[in-house]
Amino acid sequence: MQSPSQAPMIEITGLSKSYGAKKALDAVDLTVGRGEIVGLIGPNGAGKSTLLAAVMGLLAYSGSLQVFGRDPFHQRAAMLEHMSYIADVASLPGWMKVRDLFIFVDAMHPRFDRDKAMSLLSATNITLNDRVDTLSKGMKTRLHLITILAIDTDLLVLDEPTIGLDVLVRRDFQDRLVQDFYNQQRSILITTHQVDEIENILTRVVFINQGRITLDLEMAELRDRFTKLLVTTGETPVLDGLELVHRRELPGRVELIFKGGEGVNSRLATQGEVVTPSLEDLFVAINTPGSQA
Ligand SMILES: Nc1ncnc2c1ncn2[C@@H]1O[C@H](COP(=O)(O)OP(=O)(O)OP(=O)(O)O)[C@@H](O)[C@H]1O
Repeated sequence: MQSPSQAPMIEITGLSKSYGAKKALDAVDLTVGRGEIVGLIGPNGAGKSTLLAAVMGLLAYSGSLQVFGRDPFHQRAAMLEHMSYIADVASLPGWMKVRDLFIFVDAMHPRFDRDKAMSLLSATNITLNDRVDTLSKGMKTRLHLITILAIDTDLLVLDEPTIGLDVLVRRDFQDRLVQDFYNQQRSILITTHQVDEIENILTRVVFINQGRITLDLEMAELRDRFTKLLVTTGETPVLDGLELVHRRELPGRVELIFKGGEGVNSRLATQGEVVTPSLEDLFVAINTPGSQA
């Protein structure tokens, strides 16, 4: 039997959720272990928020779902001691002063460390007397992140956390997540449409579309599973026996994505420029109707 520290933080089997005739989640299997930063990526309406809401115990579902070995729908309070959830980092109550915010979170969360929050705040130009609605979006993001980082949780669930923020603030948010929150004992489950930006901090990516998981991949495996070939328009590479997943015509060049890593890579090396596809390449390839992935 697994000890609690080895047990997966999230263990989902056959999870389904329907809204009337609409299947928002369709037999989803997903496990998130300790030390993972998992990106849940999918097009609009794919089921990402529904999945996170189920994980947070906010909706009833069919199938099996355990978070820290508990059923989140019926044991939400106990589960919340171990995790934090953020839907939008710029959504703090505007009328509160920073001081009141810390008092509020302290009262709400048993594992909020006010001294840690104060120490993190002192590294910014935000003061306890500032009202949240007088802060810029970037400062609000920073403040939100400080309140999260000061909560001693094991799992952070982020649903489109940096939507509407500029690239500098988004990058700062991601870097701080990795530097200040993440370690081998903690995990992050994050959804975002900014696939290219999140790529570098993920340890694993899970694609979801129409309520189903379409790809579940360790980031370290990406180069072994897919290869991208760039050729000049008009050239006709020899592709016999290769599994083409997606073809994209661009001005002056064609991009081709194939299944397979090292072997495919060496076969294609003479045909054009060979690279590992980005997550965004893969996302488009897999979610384009008619693709072979
Ligand atoms: N409360 C609801 N009532 C009815 N249908 C819903 C409800 N919530 C979600 N849905 C439907 O379930 C499907 C999945 O929605 P969900 O919000 O989980 O997608 P998403 O991947 O988070 O999308 P987005 O990237 O656009 O936020 C969609 O078809 C959506 O219309």
